[in-house]
Order: sequence, then structure tokens, then C-alpha cells
Amino acid sequence: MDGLFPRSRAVIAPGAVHVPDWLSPERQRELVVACREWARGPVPLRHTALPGGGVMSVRTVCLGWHWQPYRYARTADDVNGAPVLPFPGWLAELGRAAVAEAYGRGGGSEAYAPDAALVNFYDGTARMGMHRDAEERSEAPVVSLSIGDTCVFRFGNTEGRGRPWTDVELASGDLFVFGGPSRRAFHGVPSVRPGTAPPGTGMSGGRLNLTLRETGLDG
Ligand SMILES: O=C(O)CCC(=O)C(=O)O
Ligand SMILES: [Fe+2]
Repeated sequence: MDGLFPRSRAVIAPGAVHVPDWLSPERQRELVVACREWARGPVPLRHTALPGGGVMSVRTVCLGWHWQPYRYARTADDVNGAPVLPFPGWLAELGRAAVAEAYGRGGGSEAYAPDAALVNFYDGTARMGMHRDAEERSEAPVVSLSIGDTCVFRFGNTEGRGRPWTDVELASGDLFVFGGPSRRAFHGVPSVRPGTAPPGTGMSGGRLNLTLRETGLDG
């Protein structure tokens, strides 16, 4: 039944907007090519090690600022010490277009200047636990772009990891923006649905997610 009914734009919580099918198929393919290039290094796509000894099931590479739990740096000190790749101007432009799409012109899109991105790759068994994006000093929104297999994206509240939450299916090409009162909301990815990607993304399987952030950091 998937694909028979158009999915519609939805405000999931104040400041949290889901826009299905925002990225064109061409744009998705371009992003896949770019992600593949970024994953070549100098910092490899890797399972992030957590301070408690665990390892994330998602594999990640960063742009602009390298995120390691729980700080940003210009070098990947928890991987190989290499400098993080620059944040491309065209990706910041795409981020501004995303914020304009979510909040309308005048909703802060002109001033949006993302300077960090996490590029996450999920195989069929990868998940991401409930967390908040908290290392950024800026209150500017997070822009999330999804390509490949559909996932369940769990969007919670700002108080804690538990309910209430809303489960949203993020499919290939979907945009999700969370800012304003939802900027520090807990969120996670409890499951990915293998084999649900549309043909033509250029991926052979799995899910890619890019989150663009404004760190508010200097230097
Ligand atoms: O994969 C997603 O949709 C969310 C990723 C995320 O929350 C993060 O990278 O902080
Ligand atoms: Fe996050």
C-alpha cells in the first residue's frame, strides 16, 4: 500500500515540521554521491564510541565541525586526529531553503548559517536512541534530510526521553526541521525498514540522514 496515498506535510510539535518528498530524486542522487565522497576521508565513516564504553550502531562522518560525544572539535580526536572536512556553501544554501520551506520566508531562513553536519548511515539493524542535539550553543533549527530506506523517527518532548512522543515515518527525500520550542526535544530512530527505498537513489541499501546544525562556536 505504501506509495498509493500522498503523504502530507505535518507540524509534529511547535517548531517541528515534516515535509515529505522535499528533495527531488536528482538532489537525492547528488547527496548520495557527495556523502560517498565525504566518507572517503580524511575521517572515515565510523561507529562513534560512547564515553560509557558503548558504540553507536549508526556510522557517521561530519562536516564543518566533528562531533564526538559530547563536544565539537575541528579534528576527529576520537578517530584518527584528522581535520574535519569543510562545510560546503551549497549545503548551507540547501539548509536555508529547508528552513524557508518549513517556516516560510521571514521565519529566520535568511539568517540560518549551518556550520556543522552529521552524515549518518544506517544499515538495516542500526538504530539511534533517544537523545537531544545539545552541544550547539545556537538555538537555530536542525535540518534533517533522509535518503534511502524509510525509518521510524520518534519525536519526543523537551523534558525527558519518555512519552509523550510522535512516531513519524521518514522516507527517501523527506525533510524534517526542528527549531523554536522543539529545538531541544528528545528524538531517536527506533527502526529502519530494509528494502523500502525507492529505486534510483544510487544506494544499494540502508538509510542516509544528514542533520545540519548551527553550532554557535567560533574558530
Ligand atoms: O537519523 C535521523 O533521522 C536522526 C539523526 C539524529 O538525530 C542525529 O544525528 O542527531
Ligand atoms: Fe539528533
